[in-house]
Amino acid sequence: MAVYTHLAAERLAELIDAYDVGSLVSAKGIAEGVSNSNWLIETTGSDGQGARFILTMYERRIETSDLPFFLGLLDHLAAHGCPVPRTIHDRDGALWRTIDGKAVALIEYLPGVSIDHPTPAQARSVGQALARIHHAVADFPQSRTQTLGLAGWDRTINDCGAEALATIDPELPDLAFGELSWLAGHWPGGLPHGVVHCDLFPDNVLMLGDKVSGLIDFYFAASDFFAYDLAVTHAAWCFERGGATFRTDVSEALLAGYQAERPLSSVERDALPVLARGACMRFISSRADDWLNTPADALVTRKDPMDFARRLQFYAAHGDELFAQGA
Ligand SMILES: Nc1ncnc2c1ncn2[C@@H]1O[C@H](COP(=O)(O)OP(=O)(O)O)[C@@H](O)[C@H]1O
Ligand SMILES: N[C@@H](CCOP(=O)(O)O)C(=O)O
Repeated sequence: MAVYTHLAAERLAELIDAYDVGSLVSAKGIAEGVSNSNWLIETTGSDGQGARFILTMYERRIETSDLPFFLGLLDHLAAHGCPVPRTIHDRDGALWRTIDGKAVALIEYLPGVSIDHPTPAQARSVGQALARIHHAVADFPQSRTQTLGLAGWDRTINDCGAEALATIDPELPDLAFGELSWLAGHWPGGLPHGVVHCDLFPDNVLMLGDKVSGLIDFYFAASDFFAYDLAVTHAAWCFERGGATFRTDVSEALLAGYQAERPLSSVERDALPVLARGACMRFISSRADDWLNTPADALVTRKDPMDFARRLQFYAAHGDELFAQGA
C-alpha cells in the first residue's frame, strides 16, 4: 500500500487549483510503492481536453531540503530528452507545496507498465536509457552526497548487529561483516562520476512493449560512479526473483544496450565485479534494516535481504569472468 494519508476531496481540489492544469476530476490512490503516498490525478486540463498527473506526498525518508535536487533533476533530465517525468510547477513557479504540514509535488504522468520478468530486448532498452541519463547529467548544476555508500552500509549493518542479523538467516552475519571488510579493501577510486539513479529496479521503469517509456523514483539519486549505477541496475535486473538464478541473456543485453550509448572504459569494466558486490551489499543492508525494524503491523511488504546475499555470492564466484566477457 502506498497511501499513508487521507486527503479530503476539497483539500485536493484546492491544491490542484494552485496549478494551471484545469480542475480536479478524480483522484485514485496508487497501491504500488513503499515510501510515499501517490495518487493518479485526473483534471479537466489547461486546454479542457483532460489531463493526468501523479501527485506524490513525501511521507518519510525524504528530506524537504533535498526536494530542489530531486525535482530539479527530473526537470533537467526531461529537458534533455530522457524519458523522465517533469515536475509541474504551480502558478508561482514552485516545485512543491505543503499540505497539512507535508510536502507534495505534482508530477507528469507517463504511460507504461513495470515488468516483472524482462526480456533481453527490454533489458537492452533499459541499458540505453541509463546511459543516456549518465550523459544528460553532465551539465546538471546540483549534486547530492551519497549517504548509502560503503560507510553507510557498514553503519547500518553494525546498527543491526550480528545477533539480530542471524534471526534473518544464520549465514547473514558472517557474510555481511566479511563482505564489508572485503569491499573496504577493494573499493575503487577515481571512476567517472556524476548524479546517478542508484535504484533502477524493474518497478522503477515503465515500459511500452520493448521501449522504456518512463524512469521514475529518483529519490535515492546521489553523486556516485556511473559504473556503480550500472552495477545496481545489473544486480536488480539480471536474476530471477529470489536471486538464485542468473539470466545471462538479460545481462548481455543490458550491458550491450548501455555500451551502445556509453562505452565503458577498461578501468570501469575492471571495477564492475567489485561494484556489483557493493550494489548487493547496499540492498542487503537496507533490506536487513527494514526487515528488523518495520513494525509487524505495517502495511508494507518487507523485501528479503537474502535474495541479494545470493546475488552477491554469484558475483563473488563469477563476476570477473562474467564482466570480462559481457562488458
Ligand atoms: N510519473 C509517473 N507516471 C506514471 N506512473 C507513476 C509515475 N510515478 C509513479 N507512478 C506509479 O506510482 C507507483 C509508485 O511510485 P514510486 O515513485 O515508485 O513510489 P515509492 O517512492 O513509494 O516507491 C509506481 O509503481 C507507478 O505505478
Ligand atoms: N529497490 C529497493 C527498495 C526501494 O524501494 P522503492 O520502492 O523506493 O524503489 C529494494 O528492492 O530493496
